[in-house]
Amino acid sequence: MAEFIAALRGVTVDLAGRAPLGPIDLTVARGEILALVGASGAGKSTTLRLLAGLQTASAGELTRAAGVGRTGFVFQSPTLTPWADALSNVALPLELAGVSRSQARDRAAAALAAVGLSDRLNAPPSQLSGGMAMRAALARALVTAPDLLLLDEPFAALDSVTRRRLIEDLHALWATAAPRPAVVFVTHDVEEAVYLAQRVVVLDAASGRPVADLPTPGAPPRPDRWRADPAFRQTVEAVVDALEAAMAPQADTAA
Ligand SMILES: Nc1ncnc2c1ncn2[C@@H]1O[C@H](COP(=O)(O)OP(=O)(O)OP(=O)(O)O)[C@@H](O)[C@H]1O
Repeated sequence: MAEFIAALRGVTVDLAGRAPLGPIDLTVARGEILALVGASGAGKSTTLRLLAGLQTASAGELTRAAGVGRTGFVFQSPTLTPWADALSNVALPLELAGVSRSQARDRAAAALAAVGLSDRLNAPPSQLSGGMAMRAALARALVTAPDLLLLDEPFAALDSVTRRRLIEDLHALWATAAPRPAVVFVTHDVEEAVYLAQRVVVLDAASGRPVADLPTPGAPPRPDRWRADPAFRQTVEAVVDALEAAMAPQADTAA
C-alpha cells in the first residue's frame, strides 16, 4: 500500500435530526488523486471537513502521517476577498504564514501565472469571470504547496468547457508540483470523477460509509480523447452501478 497521508478510522459523526454518519474508514495516499461521489446528503462535504480537521468526530479518529504540512481547501464558490485584488488574495495565506510581503507577492504572482492569470493580477474578484475566479482560488489553495488539497465541487457552477479546462489546469498543477499534493475531489459528475482521479470512492447514501473503491485505468494527466476510450466508458458505468447500489432504499431489501 502506498504511503498514507491522512486516514479516517472508524469515524462517526452525530448530526442533529438524522442518523449518525459512519463508521467511515478512508485512507488517502500521499500524492494520489481521489474522487468522492455519493448521493446528495451522503456526507461528502462532511468527509472533507473531517479530513481537514474542521469537523469533530463523535467516535473514531483522524490520523495524519508525521510531517504532513498544510491542507488547501477550495469550495464551490471561490470565496475570494472582494476588496482585495487577485494578487493580494493569493498572497494572503503566505503572509498569514509569516512569509514577507514581497516574497509572498512574488510567489502569488507565479501561482497566478501557472493558472493563466498573469494579466489579471490587479483585478478585484468582481472583474473576474467565474472560471477566472476559480483559477485564482486554485492558485490561492496551491500557493502554500499543501500536502493535501481538498476540493468540494469546485467546478459545479461553471459551464462544461470551462470545467474541462480547469480539470486540465488542475492536472497540470498537480503533475508539476514537487512533491505532488494528495487531492480529494468531491463531485456529482461521474465522468469528471473518472477523468480526474486515480480512484473513485462511492459513499453510501444512508450512512456515508465508503462502499466502493474503484481504480481508474491509466494515469492522469490524461489526454482529452481518453473520454472516448472504452476503458473510460466502462469505468464510468461501473461507478454509476456502484452509485445506484449505494442509493438503494433500505425498504427495498427488507421485504
Ligand atoms: N452542521 C450540521 N448539522 C446537522 N446536520 C448536518 C450538518 N452538516 C451537514 N448535515 C447533514 O449531514 C448530512 C451530510 O451532509 P453533507 O453536506 O456532508 O453531504 P453531501 O454529500 O456533501 O451533500 P451534497 O451533495 O448535497 O452537498 C446531510 O444529511 C446534512 O443535512
